[in-house]
Order: sequence, then C-alpha cells, then structure tokens
Amino acid sequence: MPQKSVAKQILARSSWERRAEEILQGKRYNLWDLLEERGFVKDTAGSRDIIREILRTRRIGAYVGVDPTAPSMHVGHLLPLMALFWMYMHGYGAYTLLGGSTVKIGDPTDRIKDRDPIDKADLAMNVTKIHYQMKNLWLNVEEQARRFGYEKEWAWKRGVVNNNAWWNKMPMLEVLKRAGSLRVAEMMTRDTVKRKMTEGNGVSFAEFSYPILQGWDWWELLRQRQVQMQIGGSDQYGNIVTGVDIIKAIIDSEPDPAERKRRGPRNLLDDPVGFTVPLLTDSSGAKFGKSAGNAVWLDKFLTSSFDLYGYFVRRPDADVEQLLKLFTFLPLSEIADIMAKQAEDPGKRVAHHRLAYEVVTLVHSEKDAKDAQQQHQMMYNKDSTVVIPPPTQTTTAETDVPVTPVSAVITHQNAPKPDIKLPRSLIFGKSIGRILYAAGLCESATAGHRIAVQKGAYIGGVYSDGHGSSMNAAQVTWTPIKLWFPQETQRYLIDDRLLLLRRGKHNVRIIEVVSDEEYAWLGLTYPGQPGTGRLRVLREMLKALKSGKTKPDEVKRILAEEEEKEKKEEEEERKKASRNGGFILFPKEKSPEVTSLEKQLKKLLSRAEKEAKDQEAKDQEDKDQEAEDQEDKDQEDKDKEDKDKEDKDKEDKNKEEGEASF
Ligand SMILES: Nc1ncnc2c1ncn2[C@@H]1O[C@H](COP(=O)(O)OP(=O)(O)OP(=O)(O)O)[C@@H](O)[C@H]1O
Ligand SMILES: N[C@@H](Cc1ccc(O)cc1)C(=O)O
Repeated sequence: MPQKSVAKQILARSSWERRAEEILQGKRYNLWDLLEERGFVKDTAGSRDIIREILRTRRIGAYVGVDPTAPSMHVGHLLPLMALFWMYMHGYGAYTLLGGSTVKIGDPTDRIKDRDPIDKADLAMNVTKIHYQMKNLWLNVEEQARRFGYEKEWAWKRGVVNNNAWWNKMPMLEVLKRAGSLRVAEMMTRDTVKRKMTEGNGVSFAEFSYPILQGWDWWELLRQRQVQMQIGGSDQYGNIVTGVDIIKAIIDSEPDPAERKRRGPRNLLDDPVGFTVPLLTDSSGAKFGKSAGNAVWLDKFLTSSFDLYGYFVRRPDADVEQLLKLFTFLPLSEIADIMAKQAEDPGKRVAHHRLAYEVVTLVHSEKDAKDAQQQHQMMYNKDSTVVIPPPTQTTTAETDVPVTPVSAVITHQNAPKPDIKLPRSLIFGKSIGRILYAAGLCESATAGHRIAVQKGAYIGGVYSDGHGSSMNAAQVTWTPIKLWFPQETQRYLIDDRLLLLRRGKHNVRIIEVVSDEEYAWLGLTYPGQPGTGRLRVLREMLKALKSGKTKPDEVKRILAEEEEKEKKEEEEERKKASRNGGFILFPKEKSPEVTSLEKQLKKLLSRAEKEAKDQEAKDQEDKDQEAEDQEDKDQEDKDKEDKDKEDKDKEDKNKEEGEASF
C-alpha cells in the first residue's frame, strides 16, 4: 500500500478513537442514540448495548438491500435508506445492495402466494433503473450532507453493489460447505414458512433458501467491506436474524488456519448486528410497497416532483412531526421550531410543506422541490405563506423526543413503466444520432451524431452475434455507441422490445419499442420525427379552423412560414453533417399521418374560405339592409316630426283666435 494511504488510514483511525473517547465523555452524541431518538429502530438483531458500543468504537459498514422487482424504489424504501444515509454522514461505510440475483428467487417474506416470475426484459430494465436511481440518490445525499454541515472526510465510504457479483460465480458446494451447518429447525419456525405451509401451497426449496442467499450477501459484504450491520424494514427481521446465524456458521467453518488465527477468539464486538425500521403503512395498515400496489415511486417518470410533494403535504397532522424526523436531515431542534409554527396556524401546513420540500430535494433535486412548492402554492394555497428554507449550515445536538406511530394515506397508484416509447421504424431504420435525439438524450440529431463519434453514449445489453449469445438480464453491460449502420442498433434489443441507452454516467433512458401502428395510434411523436413540426402545426391549425378562432388567411400564412422554417432547418442539418465528416443523412419523408392531415386541412380550408366568402356577402347584405332600414326609420321620424309641428301650429293658431273672441 502506498505510504500516503497508510498515513491517511492511521490518521482516520486515530481520529475515530478520539471521537469514541469524546462520546464516552458525553462531549459528542452516539449515532445510535440519534437513530433511536428519531424513531428508526424497531427491532434489533443483537443487543442494543452491544450495537451502541460497536457504533461508538468501530467504523463499521452497514447495508440495505433492495430486490429490483419494480423499475423504481418507493417511499417505503426511503425509510431504511434514511438510516443508512445518517450512518454515511457520520463516517460509517454505507452500501446499497441491488438484489440482481435474489430477485430471481424472490423474497417469500409475508407472502402466502408465490411471486410471479419476472421476465428477462423487465428484469434488465428494473436492474438498470434502480442501479442509477441508487447512484443518483447517493449523489443527492452527498449534497444534503454538505447542506446540513456534515463535512466529508477521506474515510467516508459508500457504494452500490449488485449481488450478481458473487452469485454469478459461486459454486453451490462452497455455500453448502461453509453455511451448511446451519440448523433448519430455527428457519422452519419463521412465520412466513409456517404460514405458507399451513395456509399457502407449501414452501419451495428456492423460497426456503432465500434467507440463506441474503445471509450470504451479508457475509460477502462483511468480508469485502467490513459491513457488520444490516438494516431493513421490519418485515426483514427474520432474514436479518438468519443472516447473523449464517455468518457465525461461516466463520466457524473457516478452513484456513491462518485466517482462523488472525480472527482469534470470538469477540462480541465482532458479531454481525442489525436492526429494522418501522414499516411505513397506508391508512389500512398495509405495508406500503410494490406488492400491495400502493407505492409512491421515487422515480420522477412514475411520480412527478409535484405529486411526490403533494403526497407529503397531504399527510395527516398527527404524523407530520414523526415524518420530519424520519424523512429529513433537519436537526430535532429545528423540527421543534417548525412544529411550534405549525401549532400557531395549523391551516398553513408549514410543517407539511417543509417535509415535502426536504423529501423532494433529497429524492429529485432542490430545484424540483422549489418548482413543486411554487406550483402547489399557485394551485392550492394562494394566500398562505410557504416557507422556502434557507440552506442549513450547522447541526445541533439531538434531544429526547417521544416517538409516535406513522400512518400514511395512499393517494397514488402508479404502474411501473419504461421511460419512453419509440416506434420500430426509428430503431430499425434510423441513425443512432437520431435515436439519441428521439430519446431525449441530446438536443438535436447532429448533436447525437457528435456524441456517437466521441463515444459519449452507451447502449445496454449484450451484443448478439446471431449465434445464440444471450444476456444475463440482471447484469446489464454497456457498450460505447459508435457511428454504426442503423441495422446494428436492433441487435441490442432485449426480448425484441426494450432498448437501454445511456449518456454520460447517469443519464439513462429505458425505451420500449412499439410498432409504428401502435405509436401512431397512441398519438405520440418524438423529437426529430420526420414531419413532426409540420404534423403539430397541421393539427393546431385544423383545431383553430374548426373552432373558428383563426381565419383561413391566417392559417395559410402560418403554414407557409412553418414550411420555410423546416426547409431552412433541413438545409442547416445537411451543411453541418457534411462539415462533421458527412455521415449518412436520411431524407425527410412525409408520414401517412401528415399526408392525411394535409388533405383534411386543404378540404377544411377551401370550405372555410367558401364559408368566409358567403359570410362576407351575407354580412354586406345585412349591412345594406340595416342602412336601408335606418333610412326608412329616419324618414318616418322626420315625417312624424313635421306632422307634430303642423298640429302644434294649428293648435296655437286656434288658441289665439279663441282668446281674441272673448
Ligand atoms: N413500506 C415500507 N416501510 C419500511 N421499509 C420498507 C417498506 N417497503 C420496503 N421496505 C424495506 O426496503 C427494503 C427493500 O424492500 P424490497 O425490495 O423487498 O421492496 P418491497 O416494496 O418490500 O417489495 P415487495 O412489495 O415486492 O415485497 C427492505 O428492507 C424492506 O423491508
Ligand atoms: N430481501 C429483501 C431485499 C434484500 C435482498 C438481498 C439482500 O442481501 C438484502 C436485502 C427484501 O425483499 O426486502
């Protein structure tokens, strides 16, 4: 090991020892106390005192595992993850494990019915999506740590691991040899096993083995990264306890005498430990998650920032304080201040808005949180003030706060789906640059080509050479995209319907390839679709004409302008293409929809023109008639006036004559 690294490690160790001492003297808090005070700890595997002591004295690692049974994690997952994030921010190793192998068996915990097997394309999609979701979440945690004043040190460690990494090459014999001494009687007493045997269709060998796989994962992480702790939802208690037993069995069966010597006699502080967090449930008490179909997803494509924000703003008043403790990094003293403000005017839901803001900031971004807050303010909250929090710079000591149970009311049911649909003709016939543009991974087809030349984008899956090479769906491999011929792209299709593209490190698109008919029927268009600009304009014009909002002349003018613009753009693209090395440019073609719309518009235009002319003539007729009527009326009035005057003159004259005769 290089000297510099050794020196750093010695420094990190001595600072940890100093810190342990300060905790002992009460100058610092123990992270375990923070986790308990905030309500994260439900059950423990290992005694609380031992766990507390382990956390004080050792910079251990911890992990939370997630099986990719859906293309996104949900708000329920965030609960054990928040405990893990706290550990990271206090200097412990923190890892999220993606169950690329365990998902193929499926955790039977708390289920009576068998899980439906997951198909290859869905698995590849889920693994990819959750992998990048975890990575992005970690980047956001990094930012939140800074925002809340936790200073990152060299020794902070975090990571995303897929259990494929060991299961793909693990001989069964090795598992049986090392973990085989585990007694099954204990495992037979687990609730899930008992219930499946009495109320369900029995327990399969694979299901029975699931906790062993999970326990072995933990062992691998302990061996490779000092992960001594596992965290999970409270349904995971049985698996965590079995994991502890498996690890002990594996250690006891160590065949290497040197390793046995190195380990020495078992020390309680070396034992694997774990804890479960309370389960986030819906109002009926059902676990909030995929299987119950009541999940609020963390993926923006499945639950928008606006909806995620809305979900937290709608939590019952009685839950909001506890949710602030569980789902935010706000110090308890600040939460107390927020709750005091909330009590002054509960109608303003200051605490709810702060909770929503913090969660969206962590899961999506601060900008998304600000936008969502503004939108909510505009839509629902016209005259109430919503607090946009200033960036927090410091933490304050955590204090004792009683824990209340959390109940969550579910308002959402979102079905998982790929990010985007694209038509077959594009994937099978167009250049990769156009596909990148269509997938929203760059701002133009030309930029897409440039990215391909510079190898800045990747395609997921395994290149099929046509000789039966198949992919391991739970392990997506990425190949740099080159400026290849269009036919090349289709070879990366998974199950003939899914394409995975990535630009840079984290920008991933999961594309479902559908037939052109389905695409047209759904009324979808993609950026750069031939004739799309025209299609949109034609549709708009047709609507405007039908509603009578726009005159035919105006429509003609707009159409001519649009045509001119398209011509210019095409010319520009052609020039750029030849400047950049002259890659293949596909001629723009008119789609059948454009042709049919043009026909409809033409018909409608000529009808509208005729109607406009008729209307004009009618208007003129009406005008003439009106003028005539007015003339007649004027004449009538004049005649009446003349007659009245004549009558009055006559009357006056008679009056004068009468007066004279008296
Ligand atoms: N509602 C929840 N509250 C707290 N923790 C949860 C919740 N849902 C999931 N978790 C925890 O997140 C981790 C990963 O869970 P998992 O991947 O099995 O998701 P899940 O939603 O429980 O899946 P499924 O519904 O398919 O069983 C586990 O530790 C699990 O206990
Ligand atoms: N069994 C866990 C997921 C998991 C998978 C593998 C692990 O090593 C840990 C956890 C669940 O279903 O919630």
